[in-house]
Amino acid sequence: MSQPRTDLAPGRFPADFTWGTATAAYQIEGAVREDGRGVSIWDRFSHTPGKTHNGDTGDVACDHYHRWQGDIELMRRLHVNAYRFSIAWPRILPEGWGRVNPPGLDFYDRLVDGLLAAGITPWVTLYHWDLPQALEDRGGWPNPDTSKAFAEYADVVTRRLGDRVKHWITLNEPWVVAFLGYFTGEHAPGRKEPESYLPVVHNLLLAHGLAVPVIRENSRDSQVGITLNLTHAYPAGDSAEDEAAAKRLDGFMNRWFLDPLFTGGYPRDMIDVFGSWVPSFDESDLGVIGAPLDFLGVNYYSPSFVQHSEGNPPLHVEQVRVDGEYTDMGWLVYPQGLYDLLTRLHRDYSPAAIVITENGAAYPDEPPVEGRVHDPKRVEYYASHLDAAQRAIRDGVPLRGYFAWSLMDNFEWAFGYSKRFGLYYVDYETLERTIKDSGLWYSRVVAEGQLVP
Ligand SMILES: CO[C@H](O)c1c[n+]2c([nH]1)[C@H](O)[C@@H](O)[C@H](O)[C@H]2CO
Repeated sequence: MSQPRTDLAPGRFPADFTWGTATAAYQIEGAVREDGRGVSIWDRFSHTPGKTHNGDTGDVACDHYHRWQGDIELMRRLHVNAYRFSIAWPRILPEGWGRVNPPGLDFYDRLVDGLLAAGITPWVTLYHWDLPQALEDRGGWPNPDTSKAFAEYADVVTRRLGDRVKHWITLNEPWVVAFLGYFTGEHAPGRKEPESYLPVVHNLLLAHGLAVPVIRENSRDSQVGITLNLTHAYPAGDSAEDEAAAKRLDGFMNRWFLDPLFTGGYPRDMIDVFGSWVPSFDESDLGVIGAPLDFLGVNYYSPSFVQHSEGNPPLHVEQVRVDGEYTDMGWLVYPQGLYDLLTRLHRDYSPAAIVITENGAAYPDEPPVEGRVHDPKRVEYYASHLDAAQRAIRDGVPLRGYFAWSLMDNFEWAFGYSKRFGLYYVDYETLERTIKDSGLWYSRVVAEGQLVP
């Protein structure tokens, strides 16, 4: 059990803390038809009229595929000791399984070696939403064969990189993949099939569980985890009804994933709420899904304030917009939600370690003037959330690292290039990167290992 770190002065982080930035393949790489890369569901979705802001696509994005060496220099300027990035499954297995594409593996091999040479530890996310279209054409995540295909993909990647990459994240945010991709259709593949939501969640968690032993076999002595988007659900009022609504939202967003990963099964109360939507599956799946993990990756941006609703079956929950500051995504700035989430995870699930794999904010940054981009709100967002994270460490939470989202402005999925999260500003005409004030501030925090003014 992790002990309180009362030895840490306010604002100071452990000397061995992991400091990083995070990105994802489809959001930054571009080069979508280069070196044998196959088509992903996000290529198909973003090229479908009406699906993304302004019809934006990841065809070029930040052209990281060609600019990766310069981007490593951007990381060095931030003094980070880690970098979280994802591997594009379609670069490795263009049809999703079977035929391996050597140039795809070669790209990530060069990137990993470049990071290590720069003293930056690579943290690899195997799946950050860019499913090969060929697998979607065979049913996609509702098809349990996709879970097996993911394990094969994990095998190919970890055989090649497992000697040098020792930090692996199987999936990024299965809730987003399932709910936005197959329930609301806001994300690729854009399917609106509520009945597919829970089967997709199960197949994603099964894919994760099948991959864990494969990773451990091919990448000895590595740390393996999963990244979940988690929120902290607060009742908007003090009624018992609102308390119950918050518990149902917590079950929907958090416990439906945390319980099978850490306690051996889906939460009973939510099985009753979801009723006939709960898919049938082999009980043996739960043993696979519950494979022990070295860390839990947490993506936190904002909490949820909810109240009971007579509508919105089967959850009967509605979000309440409370007074406060909001980011350009319309997300409430509420750092206490990060503290409350971290201490709750430690109390209720006791993961061996927790890593904040994403935290950051979008604001409508102005283009650089005399080489500067002033983004005071983003500095304040990071400062207040890092303070909450440091308080959680002092109170005993085994928080081992923090990855700022994101290294640079990039393709923000259905929002296209209209939302900027980066520590570096990207001019999408010239692709020039310019460090923002938040990047300068973050580099000082990382260099000193403590919050700075
Ligand atoms: C509620 O926010 C989610 O946890 C979330 C936010 N974000 C994410 N997940 C994704 O992992 C990133 O690819 C996004 O670029 C990033 C910013 O939107």
